[in-house]
Amino acid sequence: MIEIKHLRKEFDDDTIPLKDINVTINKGDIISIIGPSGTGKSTLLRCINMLTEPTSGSIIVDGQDITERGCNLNEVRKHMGMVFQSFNLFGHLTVIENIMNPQITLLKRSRQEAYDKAMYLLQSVGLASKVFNYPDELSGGQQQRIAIARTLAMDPDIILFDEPTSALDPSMIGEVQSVIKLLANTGRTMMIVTHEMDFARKISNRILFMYDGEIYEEGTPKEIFENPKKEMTRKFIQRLSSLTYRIDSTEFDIEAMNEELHSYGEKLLIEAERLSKLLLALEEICINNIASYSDTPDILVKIEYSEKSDILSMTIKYNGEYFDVNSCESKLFKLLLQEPTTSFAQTELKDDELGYQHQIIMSFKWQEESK
Ligand SMILES: Nc1ncnc2c1ncn2[C@@H]1O[C@H](COP(=O)(O)OP(=O)(O)OP(=O)(O)O)[C@@H](O)[C@H]1O
Repeated sequence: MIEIKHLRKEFDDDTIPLKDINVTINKGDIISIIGPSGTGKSTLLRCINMLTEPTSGSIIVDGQDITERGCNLNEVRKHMGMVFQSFNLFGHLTVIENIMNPQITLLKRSRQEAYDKAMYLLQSVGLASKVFNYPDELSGGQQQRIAIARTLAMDPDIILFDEPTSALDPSMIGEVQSVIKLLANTGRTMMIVTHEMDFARKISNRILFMYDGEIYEEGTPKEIFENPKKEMTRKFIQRLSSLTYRIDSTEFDIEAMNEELHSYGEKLLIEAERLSKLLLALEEICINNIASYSDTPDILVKIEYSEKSDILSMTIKYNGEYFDVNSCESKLFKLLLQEPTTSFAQTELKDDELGYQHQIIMSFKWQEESK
């Protein structure tokens, strides 16, 4: 479908984000592009639809080299949709107008046709009730779902996602990922630049690991995440590893967890103070409360650190009685909840793949001035 040969990009300031990219994208591929910050992932995506003009090399789409002068880029872009980190919705237009307008101007659809398509897509992303709202009246997660609907309205052959969840609060990432997962099941061709490794692993059939302007290693999710062959891929994957704990008794060894968490923090350069906050929250929510209400507690705790956004987060999934985080009695914990760098969200889970009923996500940012 798309063949990229010897693609290179040099910026005027001598940055060379892409050195020599060679890859073929097949129809129906779901490709996640992963790798450390600044290794050219977004630049590659932007070159593919010529939002950024490559310095040399070729991008052949259905037999035509789109980097050649004289190529009708508007025509090419009709077949490629792009979803941006920052949604890029028009703030002065309502949701429905945002989705209808490009269909009318670029695809010459009638207003009725554009409206019907927009309504159908809004229903499929679960936002039919927001038709006449303006973007700034919606949450980040909702705005991104609208942006995805707008892209889909153009019936693209391939959709390019440039870090679609990086600008979102941790509690909203799931809703956007669910919409993308649904799309992945419809056989569309997609390329996704992402820092969400679990997501990349579940959704893709191919992973491209980019390093220093090249596709350093490529493979199936299993090959890249479980058995990377090359050194830098291995290092990257190891560094990302999250910590997971299952709490199934009130006798849970919190001291052992404390030690493991601190060595995890040392490896990733997370400050001890922030880890202590996380541990305080974990102990208060899981051990002092949820676990204490049952003889057979069933709690899963996953701790992750995103180097890119510098957010330490903890996802607690559990079964049994619903527990309200606001009802915790510990004074220290209450103070922690009030800190502007702490955020949390509680949700009920419907189709959790592990069968959990409730979820609490807490995240801890670092306070800049205390650095
Ligand atoms: N318009 C530009 N002019 C100059 N340099 C740029 C421009 N756009 C990107 N760069 C530089 O190119 C390099 C690669 O950027 P790119 O955004 O493609 O990386 P990335 O792998 O997507 O990173 P991240 O994961 O942090 O988003 C970076 O050093 C960036 O600063």
